[in-house]
Amino acid sequence: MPSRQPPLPAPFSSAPSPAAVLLHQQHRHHQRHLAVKAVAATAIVAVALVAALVTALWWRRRRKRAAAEPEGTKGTVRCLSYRQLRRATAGFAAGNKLGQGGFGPVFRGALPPEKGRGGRGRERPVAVKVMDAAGSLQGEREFHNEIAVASHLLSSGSASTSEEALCSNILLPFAYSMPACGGEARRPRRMMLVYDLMPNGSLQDALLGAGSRRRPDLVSEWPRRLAVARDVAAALRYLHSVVKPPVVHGDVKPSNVLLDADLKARLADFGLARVCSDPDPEGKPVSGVIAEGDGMIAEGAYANGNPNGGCDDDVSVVAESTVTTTVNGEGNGAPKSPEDDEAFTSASPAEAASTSGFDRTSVDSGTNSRSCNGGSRTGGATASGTGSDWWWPQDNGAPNIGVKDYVMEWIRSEIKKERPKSNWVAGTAVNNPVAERKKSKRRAREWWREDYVDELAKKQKRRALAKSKSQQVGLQWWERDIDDDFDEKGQSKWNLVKSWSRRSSNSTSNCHGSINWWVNGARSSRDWASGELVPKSGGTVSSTPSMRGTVCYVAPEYGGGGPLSEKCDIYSYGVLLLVLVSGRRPLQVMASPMLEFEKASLISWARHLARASRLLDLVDPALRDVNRDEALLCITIALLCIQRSPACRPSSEELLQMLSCEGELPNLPLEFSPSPPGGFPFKSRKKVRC
Ligand SMILES: Nc1ncnc2c1ncn2[C@@H]1O[C@H](COP(=O)(O)OP(=O)(O)OP(=O)(O)O)[C@@H](O)[C@H]1O
Repeated sequence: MPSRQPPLPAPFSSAPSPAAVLLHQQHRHHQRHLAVKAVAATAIVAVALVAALVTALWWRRRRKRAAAEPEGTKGTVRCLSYRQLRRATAGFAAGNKLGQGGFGPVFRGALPPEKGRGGRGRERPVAVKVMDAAGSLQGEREFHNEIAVASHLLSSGSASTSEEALCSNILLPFAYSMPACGGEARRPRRMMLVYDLMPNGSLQDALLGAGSRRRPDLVSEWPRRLAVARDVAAALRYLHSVVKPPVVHGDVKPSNVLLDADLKARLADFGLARVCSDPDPEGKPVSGVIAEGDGMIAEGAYANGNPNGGCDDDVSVVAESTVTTTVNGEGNGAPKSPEDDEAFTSASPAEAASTSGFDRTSVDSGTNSRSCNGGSRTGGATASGTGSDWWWPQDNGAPNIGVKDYVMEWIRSEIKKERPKSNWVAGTAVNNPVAERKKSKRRAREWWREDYVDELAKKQKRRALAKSKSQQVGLQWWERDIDDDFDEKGQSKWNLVKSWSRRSSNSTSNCHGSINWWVNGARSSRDWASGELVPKSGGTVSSTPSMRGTVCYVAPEYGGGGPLSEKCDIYSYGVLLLVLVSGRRPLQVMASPMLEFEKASLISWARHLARASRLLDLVDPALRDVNRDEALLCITIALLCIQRSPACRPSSEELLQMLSCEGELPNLPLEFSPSPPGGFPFKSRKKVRC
């Protein structure tokens, strides 16, 4: 059978149908359209990416530039994460601890070089201050305040090159860390401030510290100390006169002066600083009234000395409502100094007026009318007399002799009471009670008692009151002195000090614990809110600041509840200058409080020496080749600064001018003038040879 062939497929037609062509064209058109769209989208995305990249690069560069900006130029304080700082300080290693402040430890560290420099940049040595703010409201406030003030200072950097140079005497935090930084909101509330590392530590340690912390060149070389004095004055001048609005530091003291590698001093720690309000455009004084109970505050005095209308609490984070005054552990330790006790201090004209019925307003207006700063020593002398006894005749109707005898008796009884029953001050045993009694009688006739017996009489009532109170609550003798020195306003603040001291002494094995603490310089401070004793590093003495500065350095008017002004900084600077010249703490008893008591308070001792024309006795014996003129100049300036009346204190500009030996030698303030006038070593108004 023949096989059947399958039928051949029909051949394709060569001409596509019109419908197929149309379909094909539509398809191609659609594809082209899609391609165009894709290209456009890609271009847009690419442009966006490039733009984002450029923006990111620009932002990064800007941030880097801001970080690298020197202090005093425009910029802000950076925020760093906890992790960054932990890495920088090797996990806050104990070996990196630089010191201990009132609110936490300070660690040495190094921040890695800035990226973008090819890794060739060097590490930045830093000091990280860890604010242990948990539970410490004051610490937290100071933390925020310091950042706010630093930002203000950084953003108001001056345009002038020479002005910027002055700012190099200020040390501001260039970065901070808090829970919000680096998204670490769940971490405990660690707050840190980051500063450039100052290799020579604080002036307190370098001059008065122990062991390796001491800087032998600073201890023995006068020019170094003078340079430090000038540096701090330059810092104050910058804060008070260059920055607009001005800034009051509020806590000038040696532990807040840090020394760089060249021993150049930089004023640091702006936790208590305030930004001042603008000055009165017409420069008018607020009033001529002197507030009673405010120490020596004369509001009208601002016409002379303080052109600014006080400080703006709104700008500062510091809250006035929580004002407390705490003990300074800065070596001076701090219970009330004999100096601060008016029984031991010289009475300024207005003080004397206040205690003797003399009209305070008229005294102060007299002060204003004469030249306060280095003005004539004869001005006002007719009213007040000279020397230590000038105020006796003003005591209206007081039975001087009787009062004097009474007070002498009282002093003797106090001395008897204070005489230690055991060897409570290291190395001083009371061997012979009869000899001791004779000694104390002799001492009772000494100048510092003679000078102030009347003042003591005026206060005797208050003392008796304080004494009975203290017997009730078991206060130490020096705590009663604290009571005496403060008016009702101030007294409430000192209650904190007392309560601390009581708790502190309770925690020691004997009742003299707190006295030893004072004599030796405080070795611990307390976190006021947490009530914890904070051990100090290496046995060095730190300080516990309060919302009103540090005991011995704080201006009397501010410590007593008055306003903070530039003149408060000037007062503190005066104390710092005395410390620099004398190489000792403002409150320090060398051997026994009974033997060296009149020297215990540096300020009181300086005032006495001024009246006795023996200013050079103040100069630190450890200093070699002291320039006498310069030393006298410094002491005189210090005495000008610590005048009771803020208006009479020099401005920071004048300070710098005097310290740079420009212009005429300043005269001693009237209240410290020796008797008879002319006994002061400066015989003529010649220029200092620096
Ligand atoms: N930038 C720094 N460089 C080097 N050391 C520093 C620096 N900042 C602080 N220190 C050291 O840390 C110590 C403690 O400083 P901090 O400012 O916390 O406390 P203080 O000034 O002693 O006391 P307070 O401020 O509580 O009154 C200082 O005495 C100093 O030795």
